[in-house]
Amino acid sequence: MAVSFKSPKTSFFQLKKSPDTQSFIRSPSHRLAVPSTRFTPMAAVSTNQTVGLSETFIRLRKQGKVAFIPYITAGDPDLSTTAEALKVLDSCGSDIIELGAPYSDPLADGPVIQAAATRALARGTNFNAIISMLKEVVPQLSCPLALFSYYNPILKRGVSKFMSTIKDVGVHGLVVPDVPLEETEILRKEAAKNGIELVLLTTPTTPTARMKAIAEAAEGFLYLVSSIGVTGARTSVSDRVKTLLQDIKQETTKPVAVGFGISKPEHVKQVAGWGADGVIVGSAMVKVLAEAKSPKEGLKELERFAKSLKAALE
Ligand SMILES: O=P(O)(O)OC[C@@H](O)[C@@H](O)c1c[nH]c2ccccc12
Repeated sequence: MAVSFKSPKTSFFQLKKSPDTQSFIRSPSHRLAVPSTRFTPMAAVSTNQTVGLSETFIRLRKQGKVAFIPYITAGDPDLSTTAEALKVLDSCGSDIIELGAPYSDPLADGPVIQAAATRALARGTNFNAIISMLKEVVPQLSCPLALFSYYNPILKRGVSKFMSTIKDVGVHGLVVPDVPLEETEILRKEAAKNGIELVLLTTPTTPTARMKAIAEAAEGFLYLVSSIGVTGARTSVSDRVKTLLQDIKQETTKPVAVGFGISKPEHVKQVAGWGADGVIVGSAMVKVLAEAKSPKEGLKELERFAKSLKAALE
């Protein structure tokens, strides 16, 4: 099947109007509406016994550990493999798992995750099917799950309905890359109602004052995008991340997890050494599943890879 991808050079963060992911879509209509941070204890509302994202970071901080956060795309190669992959990642010591809902226009994603989303959608993966799968699997996981979704599918469903649906299956957190900070108000309100922690993103080009506002509003953790561009493995992690982490840490005590381009145990170790509270690995994980000869092989490779990354944080 011929699938046309956006050029890998297309930069999500160069396309945007303002210098952070939260300011991508439209110009803000209510600039000053940044409600104070709210932390809802997740255990109280979750359908399983697992604690939420912020509590996970509290536990890890006490242990002097850095969170390992793998990302995979739901439905690639199929949803039953995703279900198995979630269990494998959990048993390999993932501290949080980020599960991406496939979307037809994943503008912040590079070729690997775009291709995964295309395959997942071609197989008929949709929100309801993901929810049914999660209903079964989440109770079997010991780590919390953060769902990743672009904003459009959330809006289409209705923010309130979306949040209550994901809450009901035990999802703990939500990452939405394409909503400007000023427009997260409704998302945060509904997330808080349902005990979902809304993770917000900051990038290397986000001005300090704005980064501070994003950090204040972020729940669970603050997602530091390591470099400008789209998701995808890179040969090295920019050492700019070290300074960015220092700057962010001056403004917030919230946990900061770094993602984008992290694909090797060496990267994971390096970013942890720079003071990150968590390390997110996406495209490299997705690639392991995508390149395997069979789903079964893919799961075995995924286990091997996840263990090697986790070991780099021990
Ligand atoms: O794929 P990478 O480069 O390892 O980056 C993490 C990432 O996959 C995950 O967090 C993610 C997937 N799609 C995104 C879009 C925007 C921000 C973050 C993401």
